[in-house]
This record gives sequence, structure tokens and C-alpha cells, in this order.
Amino acid sequence: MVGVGDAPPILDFSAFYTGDAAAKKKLVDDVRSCCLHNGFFQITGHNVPLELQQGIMDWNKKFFDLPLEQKMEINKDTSNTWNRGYELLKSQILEEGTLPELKEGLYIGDEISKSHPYFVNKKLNSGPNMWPSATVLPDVEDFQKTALAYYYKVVDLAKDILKVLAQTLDLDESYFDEFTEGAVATMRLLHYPSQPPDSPQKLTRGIGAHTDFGTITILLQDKVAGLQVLDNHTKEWLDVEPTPGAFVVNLGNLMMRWSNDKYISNTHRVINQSGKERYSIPVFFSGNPDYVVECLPNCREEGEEPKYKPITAEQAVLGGYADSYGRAERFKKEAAKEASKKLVAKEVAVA
Ligand SMILES: O=C(O)CCC(=O)C(=O)O
Ligand SMILES: [Fe+2]
Repeated sequence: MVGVGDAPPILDFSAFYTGDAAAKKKLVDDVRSCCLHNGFFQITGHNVPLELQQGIMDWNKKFFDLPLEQKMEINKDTSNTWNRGYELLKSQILEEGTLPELKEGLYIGDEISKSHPYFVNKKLNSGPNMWPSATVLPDVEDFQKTALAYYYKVVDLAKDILKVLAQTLDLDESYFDEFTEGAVATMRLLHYPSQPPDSPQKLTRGIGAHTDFGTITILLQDKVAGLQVLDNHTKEWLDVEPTPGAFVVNLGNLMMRWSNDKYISNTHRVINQSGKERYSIPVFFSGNPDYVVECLPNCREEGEEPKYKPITAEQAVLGGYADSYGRAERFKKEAAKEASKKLVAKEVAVA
């Protein structure tokens, strides 16, 4: 059982694959306890090989080591409209009142061709990935192979975690199968440069305090710490130290809404004051975009009205994006206005 002030515990997920009934029950009980408490836990004993985790992490570093203009060739904002590709440093503000975030990213997802119905119908984040060209990255094929092998393995893991989550709610383990069929999931390779010593401590974030938008997130951290989870009870920040091979799993807003707020989508953030470069890879499992999410069984009293109206998975996730990117855009426009005001004032003073 997790207690107040405990960092997300490490659970041995192998019980799901090979454990006896007692080990499986313990896993389900531990996961339930985490979902009710902080909405975060960590797992080892999963089916994603350590070499694959290391392989994608090596590529994460190699990609961000490319010169900026080469990364910009696959800029997410200009090269496509389906949210794939490179995201420039300082593009997002997830925490109101803080500075644009010190992180750059690469969005990767299911490799979907332009004839796929999801692309044709402009479904959430669906379309071909944006890869660097072979002139920029001669071994790009290995990058693609590693990234996609890792992505599909983690998506399969997400489906297994949802089977355990179903059991935490006393539902059949197949309860979420329809939701996971045709699911959309988005992976972000992330690089957090170390925060410059002269940056304002209180306002600088690698990623500002936020909750995730989707169903569950499965995160791989490299060796440099920086992720913190807000303890829901003490309101203190708890460090989630990287553990080799372990994934951090957390519930997103869609799961919280779906469970009628019984389960927690918790606030977390990254601050990198380590003096080292930090790398991480979250995979956000959104689910089938058209699936209509409405209050799960066993998440309200008999006769009690659900707190939320039904919503499709796609609508729920898009709402979250609009808020956070809108904030960064507004911030930059304001900053540009301020800068041009200052320039005009300077020119007037000189004239
Ligand atoms: O990089 C991390 O450790 C966390 C990333 C995260 O919270 C996110 O991308 O939503
Ligand atoms: Fe997050």
C-alpha cells in the first residue's frame, strides 16, 4: 500500500504474465492503491527489453545532437498538420505564469500512410511520421526501426496495464478491449537542457506543473533526475528517481474523468537543475479516438449522477492541447509586443 508522502512505488508487473493468483491479486491491489492515491506508479518486470529501452534512448540523444536547422526541416508546426516531428525549445507552457519550457521534443506515432482512414478523416495525431532525411542522418533507418519497435512494444504494454486497471475496478480484464482497438498513442522524445544558473529559479521549468490529457502515460527516464510528482495529500513535491529498466506509469485526465474522479490524474513537473542534459520518453496512450467515454461501472453510487457528460477520447485530448499550446503562443505574442514597444521607445529616445 502506498502511504502519504511516498514516492510512486516500483511494482513487479511480471505477476500479470506469469504470477500465481495471489501475486496477480497483489499487483491489482497495489495498482488500485496507487490510482486512488497519486495516480502514479512504476513498473519493472514488463515485456519491453532493456536493450530496446537503451536503443531508443541512444537515438533520443543522437537526434537532439543534430544542428538546429536540420531538426527544423521536420518542424512539427510547419512540416505537417498531424502533430508529428520536431518541437522547438520553449514551445509550450503547461504551468500558468511560468516561462516557456526548457525542453525540445520529437513527436512520433503509429506509422500511418496517407490512405489510412485515420489520416483521411484527420483523426487525432494520425499520419506519417516525420524522420530526418538520410543526408542529415545516414543511419536514419536504424532510428526508424528502433523507434517504431519501441513504440509498438510500449503500446502493447499500455493495453496490458489497462487489463490490470480494469481489474482494479472489479471489471473483466477485457473491459477496455474495445477502447484499445484502433487506439492512438503518441510518443515524445524529450531533451531538457540543464537550466542555466542565471535563469529565474521560481519561473523556470523543463515542463511546468500539469496533468496529462490522455488515458495513461508510460514514461522512460534516462539517468538524470528531475521529474517530480505532487503528493496529493501533503502537497509536497516527490522526486521520481530514475530506476534502470523501470517505467513510470501515470493516469491522465481522461482516465480520471472516466472514473468519475475516483482515480487521480496527478500534477507533475520537471525541473532540471542537475547541470546535465536530461532525456526522457513519454508515450501517451489516448485510446480509440471515436470511443465514447462515460462514467465507468463501479465509479458512482447507485442513483448518483455522473459528474461528466460523455465525450470522445479525441475531443478530450484535443481540449488539453489547445490550452497548453495556446498559453505559450499568447506568452510569445505578449513578449514580442513588449519587445517592440521597448524598441519603439528606444528609437524615440535616440531620435
Ligand atoms: O520528462 C518527464 O519526465 C515527464 C514528461 C511529462 O510529464 C510529459 O511529457 O507530459
Ligand atoms: Fe506529463
